Amino acid sequence: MINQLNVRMIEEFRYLPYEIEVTFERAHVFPTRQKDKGYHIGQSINHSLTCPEFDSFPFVPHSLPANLGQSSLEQASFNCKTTVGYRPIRTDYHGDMWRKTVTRSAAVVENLRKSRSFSIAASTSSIPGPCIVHKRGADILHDPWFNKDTGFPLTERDRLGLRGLLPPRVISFEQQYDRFMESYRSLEKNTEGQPDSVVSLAKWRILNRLHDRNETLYYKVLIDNIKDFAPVIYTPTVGLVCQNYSGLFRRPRGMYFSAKDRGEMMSMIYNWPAHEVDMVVLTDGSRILGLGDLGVQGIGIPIGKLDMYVAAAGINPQRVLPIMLDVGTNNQKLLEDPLYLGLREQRLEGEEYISIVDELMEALHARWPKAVIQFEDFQFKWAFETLQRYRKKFCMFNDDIQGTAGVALAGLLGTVRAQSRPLSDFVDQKIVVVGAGSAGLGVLKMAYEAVGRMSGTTPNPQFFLIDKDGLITKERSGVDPAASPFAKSIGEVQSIGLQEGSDLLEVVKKVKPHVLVGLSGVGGIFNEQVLKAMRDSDSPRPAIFAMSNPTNNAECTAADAFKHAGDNIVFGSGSPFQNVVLGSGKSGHVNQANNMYLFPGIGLGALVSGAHLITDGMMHAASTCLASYITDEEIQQGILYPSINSIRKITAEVGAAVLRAAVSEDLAEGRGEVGPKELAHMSKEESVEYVKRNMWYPVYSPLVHEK
Ligand SMILES: NC(=O)C1=CN([C@@H]2O[C@H](COP(=O)(O)OP(=O)(O)OC[C@H]3O[C@@H](n4cnc5c(N)ncnc54)[C@H](O)[C@@H]3O)[C@@H](O)[C@H]2O)C=CC1
Ligand SMILES: CC(=O)C(=O)O
Ligand SMILES: [Mg+2]
Repeated sequence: MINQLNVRMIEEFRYLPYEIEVTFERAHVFPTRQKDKGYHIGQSINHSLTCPEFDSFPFVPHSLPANLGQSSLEQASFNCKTTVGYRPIRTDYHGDMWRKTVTRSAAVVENLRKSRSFSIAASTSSIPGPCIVHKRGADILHDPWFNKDTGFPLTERDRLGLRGLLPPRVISFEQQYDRFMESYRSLEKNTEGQPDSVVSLAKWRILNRLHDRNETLYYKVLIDNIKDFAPVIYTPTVGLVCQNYSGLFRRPRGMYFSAKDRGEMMSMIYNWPAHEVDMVVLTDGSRILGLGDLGVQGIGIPIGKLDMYVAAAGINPQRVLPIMLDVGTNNQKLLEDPLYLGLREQRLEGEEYISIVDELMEALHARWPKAVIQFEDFQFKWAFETLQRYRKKFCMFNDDIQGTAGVALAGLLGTVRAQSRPLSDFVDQKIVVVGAGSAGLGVLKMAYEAVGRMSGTTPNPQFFLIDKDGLITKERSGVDPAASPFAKSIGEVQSIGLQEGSDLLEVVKKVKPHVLVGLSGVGGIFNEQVLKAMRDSDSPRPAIFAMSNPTNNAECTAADAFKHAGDNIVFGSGSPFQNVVLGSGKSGHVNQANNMYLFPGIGLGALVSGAHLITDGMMHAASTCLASYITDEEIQQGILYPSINSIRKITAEVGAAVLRAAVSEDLAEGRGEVGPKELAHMSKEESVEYVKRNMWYPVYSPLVHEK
């Protein structure tokens, strides 16, 4: 389906007039939901931004089909043309600004409104609108949301009081981009041969400095170089950054709530400068990757996750909010560190802890009731409890439990295909999960549900769960309620020569699993013996997922997995590894089995659907969408997930799948001018287009000052 808005400025003069033609090609036409609200063309009308420096002008649509808007959903092509004459005394109002102005024209809307009862959704995603800024002069240069550095056009410098505050030459966005990439490449060259941690931190610093100075340029370089930069702003380097956060700290980012703020959060939340927030990532720093309790230093994780939201899901960076809830730390080293920036006291527990999380959630909901809240890196005992407590009340999810599960399930289904077996054979797969924490249990729960759906009976799959005390059976006392559904009966394990607490090697030898999944946080636990035992797997294509992060905590390296378990394995890891050159000269493909393939789409889908809850059905839709993304040919090469280079495309598909699931569960309340009816009428392709239209892309918008 073509759903396009073409705006062409026919002639541009320094003064008057302008002739502008707008062509809607097979635009989608919906009956208007709220008749008194007028009509919109594309998303842009949605924003109630007004540009004080423009007057509205007559804009007459012609060639409108006579019967437009009569049925529920139609396509139409028509043109609008006008000659505009007014005072364009600034010459920097070039194409993009005009286009946006045209689409926002009140007169267009008014003309359409008079003629018929409909609204028109047209693709306007590539059209940057003017951005209202409430500050002037040096304040703008110091605000990374608006700063363009040397990229401010001269007339904008005039309007915003920037003249004289910048060197006179105007540098284009492209030149700024090239300049940054050149510095980055020289840094790579200059740090060659230095220890990995030094190089990684140097890379992080240069990116972080840009992030702090000019967000538009930062996200442009991030999006265009996501494969190279994701390992710097996300795992593994983000782990190193969190470990060294107190020393690296220069400027705050996000919000910090602490146990000292009890009773104040409802007012504190209004200290955040943005009026709108779409995505919140919240941590209490208690289990940062596989690095344990890092207290306030864990703020790096919400920042990194939200960078991925901007890069992959096109969430507007002015509408994201990383939050650290500092309730103390049990990390003795940090407590004794005089430079530690968090509360130097033991973690709150029990009722005291939960009441403070309650208070923060209420405050967030009060100010931004439509925001999606992602819980990240909470220790096991609070991860499940907070998920249960809030998921029926707020639009939230736990990424470690649910996001990871979706990605892992997509990978597990891929491994069935890699064995050239039908997906329904998933019910017979033998899977050993090492790590019975938030992530491991989340994966098992989703895998059980998938088996249940496939077999149509109460599932009793061949899944085995191991924690630090070995194989978990029903004989074990004090098993956490979240783990007990996955504890094997003692009879069942004895029948294959195992017992309560059997160790990993023994389990692998006796079970001969099709898949070995590591979510233990223990680096190297898949040692040579364990990997060699996987050679006797019952699968022709054994799969090994060393999903723990960061790299040092991975259960094994990619090279070791291929070396010891064999060239025919399928391999995935939470943090990136290079593909492995095999003895045959072929390449052993390394999949990045990381929840980054899903959480951006889950958040985006929930947001644009206007759902007020995130259900298991929406999670399942996300996972299924990811699983179906890969072709049989790719699967045969051991590829289970798409390249990170196409993460924006994947996220749009995942977001749309989540949206459609929300619609089918009657949860989609719509967003802005696009209501539940419009959402319900969308085809699969239209839902993907709609999600894409809602994605932000980094371009310099013309800045318009408003007091
Ligand atoms: N790749 C991805 O997308 C994701 C990876 N993870 C990673 O998974 C790891 C675990 O995360 P959570 O489940 O949240 O942690 P958790 O602390 O809730 O659970 C860790 C589990 O590992 C078990 N364990 C510890 N030592 C063990 C040993 N020697 N042998 C067997 N089991 C052992 C513990 O008993 C516990 O059940 C972390 O490293 C994290 O980075 C988590 C979420 C997503
Ligand atoms: C990837 C992630 O969420 C974790 O390792 O915790
Ligand atoms: Mg996590």
